[in-house]
Formats: sequence, structure tokens, C-alpha cells
Amino acid sequence: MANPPVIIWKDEVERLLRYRELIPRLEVALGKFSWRDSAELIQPVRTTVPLQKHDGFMGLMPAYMENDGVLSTKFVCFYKREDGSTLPATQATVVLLDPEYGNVKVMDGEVITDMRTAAVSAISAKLLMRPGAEVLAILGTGRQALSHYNVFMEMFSFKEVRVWKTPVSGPVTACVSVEEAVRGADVIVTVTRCTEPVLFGQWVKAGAHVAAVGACRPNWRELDDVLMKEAVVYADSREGAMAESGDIILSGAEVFAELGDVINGTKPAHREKTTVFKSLGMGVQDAVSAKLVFDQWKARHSQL
Ligand SMILES: NC(=O)C1=CN([C@@H]2O[C@H](COP(=O)(O)OP(=O)(O)OC[C@H]3O[C@@H](n4cnc5c(N)ncnc54)[C@H](O)[C@@H]3O)[C@@H](O)[C@H]2O)C=CC1
Ligand SMILES: O=C([O-])C1=[NH+]CCC1
Repeated sequence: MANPPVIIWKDEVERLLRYRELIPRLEVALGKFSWRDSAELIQPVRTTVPLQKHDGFMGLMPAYMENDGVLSTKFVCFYKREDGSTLPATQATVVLLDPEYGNVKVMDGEVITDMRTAAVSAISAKLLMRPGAEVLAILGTGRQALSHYNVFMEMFSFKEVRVWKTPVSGPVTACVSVEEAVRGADVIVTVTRCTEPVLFGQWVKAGAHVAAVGACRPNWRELDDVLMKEAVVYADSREGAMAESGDIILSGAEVFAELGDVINGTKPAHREKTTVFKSLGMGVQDAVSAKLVFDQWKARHSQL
């Protein structure tokens, strides 16, 4: 039955989305994705349209989970703004559809993008960091840096958190150089808009886990060749990584496994080795986040 469209604004998404409910759903979705069972989940690599005049791109990120009744697409615009710009790098909207009737719910995608990306990095750390990890370093101080800080503080108890270049709020050590931030760190999160390597393997402690979130174009880098070749490399999607990750394509590093493979138990988690999780972002992550927001919204509105 056709229902009128629903619009859910940013402040409401912010109120409704919680990491404790989001993380288990994302783990299930990552696992389902890695089985490559099209009866369960269909998610092509995102389509990108370059916005040359604005130094950015628009990405279209569809996903369909037949058995879960989830159909959605995110529209995301990403701009390679200069360092120091106050404008957001990422603007996003998620459209959730009823698969049977095509009814539309439209919601803000910025909070979803910030939170689901950070949550997936936290899942990578849960699976791949060495036991007893004490020091977290975050490179970047934008939106993703903040969401990563929030979820890592909620999920883990690090003794020290270092941030390059300026501090986010909270008990963190502000570092003036990347080397100072990452030397001796057990977990490193890279959430910059860099297009050249900023994190070098020679500074990274053996056995550290790196969640590499920026550098989402085939010619952009955050990590150098030494790190990419020394580490065991995991990705959210093999196809996404091979199509979009400059760190993987240009270094020639191999993707050892997807996070979903580790969740499914089909590939090991090499906690004892240096690991890189290369995150590109997937439509299915937005789909399960949007479904969670809509279900919570519906529950609240049916009580009114
Ligand atoms: N893997 C995924 O699913 C997602 C990845 N991203 C990526 O995460 C990165 C950060 O996104 P946001 O936090 O939203 O952006 P933002 O603009 O809020 O923050 C970017 C950060 O990078 C720093 N930065 C900019 N240019 C730099 C340079 N040349 N060298 C060093 N640092 C520089 C800025 O100072 C700022 O701290 C972007 O590359 C974006 O593409 C964003 C959303 C999802
Ligand atoms: O998955 C996502 O939304 C994005 N990945 C890189 C820029 C935005």
C-alpha cells in the first residue's frame, strides 16, 4: 500500500541512532555481505560521478537485503576541500524504500555516515587489535575524527589517546607531528582528507592495528607503500578496495580478507601481526543504519 513519504531530519537521526544497537547490526551485515549470496544481499560497488568544477564527486550507494526487507540508496557528495576549510567534506542523504511498494523515507545521511563509518572501524579494532592495546592515535580532527573518538571511547578503555593536529574535546594528547602521535601506538585511525601518504610504516609499531578511513579515490593515499606491504590488509569490500583505494591499488598490496570473512570465521584475524583495515564505506552499512533509524522513529510515532 502506498504511504506518504517520510522525512527524518538530522537532529532526529542524532537522537535515534545509538552505537550499542548499531554495532551488532553492522556486524551481521558485514558477515552477510562477505557470503556473496545474492538471495540475501545485493550491493554493487558505488557509482561515482566526478564534480570536477568543485573538486569532488557524487557517489550513489544502493543495497538490497531481500530477506530483511531492506532497500536503500545513499547519495553522498564528497569534496576535497583544502586543509583549514570549515565546510564539511561529506554531505549525504539516505533514501530507504519499502521493497514491496517502493514507499520512500528520506533521511539525513551525515550522522549515519559519521556513525556507521566509526562503528565499522571500531569493529575492525575489536577483531584485529592486539589484546591489551593501550594507546590510540587519531590522525585528523574533522567529523570522522570526532565520531571515531566517541565510539572508541564507548567500546574500549585505552590508557592514552593522541590526536594530530589539534585536540578534540576530552582527555587527549595533542601532537604536533604524525610521528609523535603514532610512535608506540597500538591502534591508529587515519581520518584525513590527505591525497598523499601521511602515515609511514617506519613509525608504526609491529603488531599495531591501523583503521584507514580517508583516501577514497584510486589516486589518493594516506598510508605509504612500506606499511601497505608489511601489514596484513583487510577491507570492507574487496571489489570496493580494488576499484577505489589508492593505498591498495598504487602500493600493489593484496587484500587478505574482508572484515565479514573474519566475522564469518572463514579467514583468520591476525592480531599478532601489523594489520590495516582499509575502509571505503558500503551501501549496506547505510541501509542497516537507516532501517534502524526508521524502526525507532516508527515506534516513537506510533506511541504519540
Ligand atoms: N570510509 C568511509 O566509509 C568514509 C570515509 N570518509 C573519509 O574520511 C575522511 C575524513 O572525513 P571527514 O572527517 O568527514 O572530513 P573533515 O573535513 O571533517 O575532516 C578532514 C580532516 O582532514 C584534515 N586534512 C585535510 N587536508 C589535509 C591534508 N592535506 N593533510 C592532513 N590533514 C588534512 C583536516 O584538518 C581535518 O582534520 C575523508 O577522506 C572522507 O573521504 C568519510 C566518510 C565515510
Ligand atoms: O561511504 C561513504 O559514505 C564515503 N566514503 C568515502 C566518502 C564518503
